[in-house]
Amino acid sequence: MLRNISLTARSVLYSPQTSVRCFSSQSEFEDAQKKLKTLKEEPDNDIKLNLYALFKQATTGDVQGKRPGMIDFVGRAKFDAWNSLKGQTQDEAKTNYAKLVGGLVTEDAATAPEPTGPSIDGLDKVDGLEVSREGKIFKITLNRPKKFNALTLDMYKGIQKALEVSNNDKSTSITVIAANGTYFCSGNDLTNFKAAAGGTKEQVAEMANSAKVVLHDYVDAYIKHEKPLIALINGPAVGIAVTVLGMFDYVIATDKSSFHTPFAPLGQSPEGASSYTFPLIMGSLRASELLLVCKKISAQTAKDYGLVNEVVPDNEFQSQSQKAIEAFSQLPPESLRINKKLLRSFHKDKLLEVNDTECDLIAERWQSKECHQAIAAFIMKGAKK
Ligand SMILES: CCCCCC/C=C/C(=O)SCCNC(=O)CCNC(=O)[C@H](O)C(C)(C)COP(=O)(O)OP(=O)(O)OC[C@H]1O[C@@H](n2cnc3c(N)ncnc32)[C@H](O)[C@@H]1OP(=O)(O)O
Repeated sequence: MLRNISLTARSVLYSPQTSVRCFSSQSEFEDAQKKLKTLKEEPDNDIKLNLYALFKQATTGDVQGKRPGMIDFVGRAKFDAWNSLKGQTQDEAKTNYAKLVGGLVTEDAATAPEPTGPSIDGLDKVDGLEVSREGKIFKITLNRPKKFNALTLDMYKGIQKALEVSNNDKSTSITVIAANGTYFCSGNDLTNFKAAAGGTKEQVAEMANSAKVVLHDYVDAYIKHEKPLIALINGPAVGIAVTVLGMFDYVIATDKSSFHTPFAPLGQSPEGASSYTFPLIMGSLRASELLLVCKKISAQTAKDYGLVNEVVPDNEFQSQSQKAIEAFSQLPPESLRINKKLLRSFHKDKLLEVNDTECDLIAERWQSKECHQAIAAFIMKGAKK
């Protein structure tokens, strides 16, 4: 709330006989009404009351009629504020209104919170990612459309860093993850492990252990994220792009999207804390449908299972999802953080423990024959094109 507006502007509020410089006019009064709508923060109540009184004095002149009764607190306060300007001409009131709004606009610009925390510039250098601030929205966009936004090791690290930067960024109130192209994300880039395929046992173990650290820290960043985390699913989502959704606070999906976690065919195991969040969200049988027998589900089924909040027709997805995130970003930031912390606090320690367990297991799976055969088959498929 704007409380400490400039002394000049405040002086206007309490002295109806304020001497008026002849700079006010109807157009300045109208211009001030437009500027008032641009304030990033709402003025506090006593300023709003004075704006009301000046507006009425400017447009109607001295207050008429009876003072409202005791129980009509608001009506009485408005009457008294207007009455306090009795004797001020309409022109003077227009000038004082414009002066007050001018003070608010100056104050608003000066108090716009600066982004805090590390700059996002370095993050912009990560191939496959775009990181931006759009008003109060901290946006992470997967931008590797030719490879269906499959996640490289750098992208994992870049998203983790972006989540951490957003946590410390006071100029934004929500974090959004979106994607360019026809896919939301095809999951782990299976060529991440290409180097290890056919390597010695030690080389494979070394690859598995370094990948485990990347995965662990990536998922940790979601568990520890303090702002509302929103996913805009513009197309099919595979693997880890699906499993981490259990840690999002709102998910909007186009009706062209699908959700697939092919862990068994890949000789791998569930991650993203999904072995805990999915049974919690959708029940054990539905969780098994996705994570055990690896059924691909539609956007509507994902919504029925509690993984998606809204399914939107594809041709309306961009506009509707943008409208939704802009609305969310205008909610009071402190309340958003406090209420998200409450909602997630009861599971946080468990999620951290689950992430440890899942990462230990998947690191073993990456060294299994089943996994190597699956990855080799995928790479061979690409080679035959
Ligand atoms: C640090 C490690 C952390 C690991 C975390 C654990 C995460 C686990 C997972 O995410 S498991 C899931 C992994 N993802 C997949 O198994 C999907 C693999 N992709 C496919 O099966 C298919 O591409 C498809 C079904 C998604 C789409 O098939 P199709 O429509 O036939 O398209 P293409 O296969 O031709 O793909 C187009 C283009 O994109 C490349 N690509 C797609 N997905 C991936 C991928 N996951 N990894 C690498 N590359 C991918 C594909 O090779 C094609 O590229 P090209 O045109 O050949 O250059």
